[in-house]
Amino acid sequence: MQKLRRTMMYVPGNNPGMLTDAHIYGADSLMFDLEDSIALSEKDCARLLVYNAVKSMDYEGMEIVVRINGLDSPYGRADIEAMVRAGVDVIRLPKTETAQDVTEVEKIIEEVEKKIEKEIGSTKMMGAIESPLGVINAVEIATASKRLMGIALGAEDYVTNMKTKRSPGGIELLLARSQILTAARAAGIYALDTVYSDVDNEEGFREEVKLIKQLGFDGKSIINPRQIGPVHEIYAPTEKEIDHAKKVMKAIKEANEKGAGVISLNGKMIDKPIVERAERVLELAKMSGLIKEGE
Ligand SMILES: CC(C)(COP(=O)(O)OP(=O)(O)OC[C@H]1O[C@@H](n2cnc3c(N)ncnc32)[C@H](O)[C@@H]1OP(=O)(O)O)[C@@H](O)C(=O)NCCC(=O)NCCSC(=O)C[C@@](O)(CC(=O)O)C(=O)O
Ligand SMILES: [Mg+2]
Repeated sequence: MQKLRRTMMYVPGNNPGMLTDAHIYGADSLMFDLEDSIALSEKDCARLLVYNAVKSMDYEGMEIVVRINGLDSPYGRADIEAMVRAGVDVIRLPKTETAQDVTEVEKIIEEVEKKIEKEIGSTKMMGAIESPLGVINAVEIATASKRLMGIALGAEDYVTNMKTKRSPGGIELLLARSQILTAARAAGIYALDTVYSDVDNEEGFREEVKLIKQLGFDGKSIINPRQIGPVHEIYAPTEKEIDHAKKVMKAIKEANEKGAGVISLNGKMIDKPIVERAERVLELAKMSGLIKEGE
């Protein structure tokens, strides 16, 4: 498994207080926002602030994502130029609807990488899908560029576009979540779920995290440090899952030594996909610091 991306925390780009200590909360990635959390009058200030924060702050190796304004806005191109120069890890494109949206941004990223002699391809991309057209085009978006490390659902805009609203169980998001997840898996990239806006409702948040984990998402865009703990806790394999995974690995190793590829463990069939799931549980447990290497 590559990097953990259970939590990608939005930080408004025009808030110096939040920018300076965002990394202390322990999210897997920080996402500085230049788009919808920034008023029009603050767009240039946010860009300059984030540029300087990324250039000068020590975020202790934490992955830095920046959500730029779209190229259909007067700010998009300047955002890309500044963020590539600043050296961000990932540029997140909002409201992505087509493969062309991705390739147009990629072209500008590449121009700037060439101009500053930065390794071509070193700036990764992410596409947030927030509309019906984007959901329908999820596969073409997910496969539009080698730079894409993931795609994400932006449900606040999506439900507005669908003329509905968010509900506790999220039935209105089932198609979008399934499409985005399936497209990301088909493309071999990360799938991140949408933000949960009711910051004080921890119980509702936990229910949503359990649902999206069960669906198969790698993690969630979040908007507040209080949301980090519940996600990391729910995504951490339980002792029982770790113990079972270890038993599966031991049993299949013994079976393979006897030339068998499928066995039963406590009456349940164990073969390749189940072994792969056990390996992923142990990998996640290791990356979450729950077990040591080789345990
Ligand atoms: C919601 C609230 C105002 C609550 O503030 P509160 O002050 O009540 O929070 P408290 O918990 O009391 O703060 C305790 C301490 O944490 C600090 N602290 C709080 N939040 C922090 C943070 N994010 N980063 C670092 N630090 C933080 C705070 O400064 C304080 O520090 P200190 O004073 O030193 O103790 C605040 O969280 C916040 O602004 N969140 C970000 C909102 C945002 O970015 N929205 C845009 C992205 S979504 C979107 O656009 C929709 C989307 O596009 C999504 C998609 O596409 O993905 C779609 O369509 O769905
Ligand atoms: Mg949005």
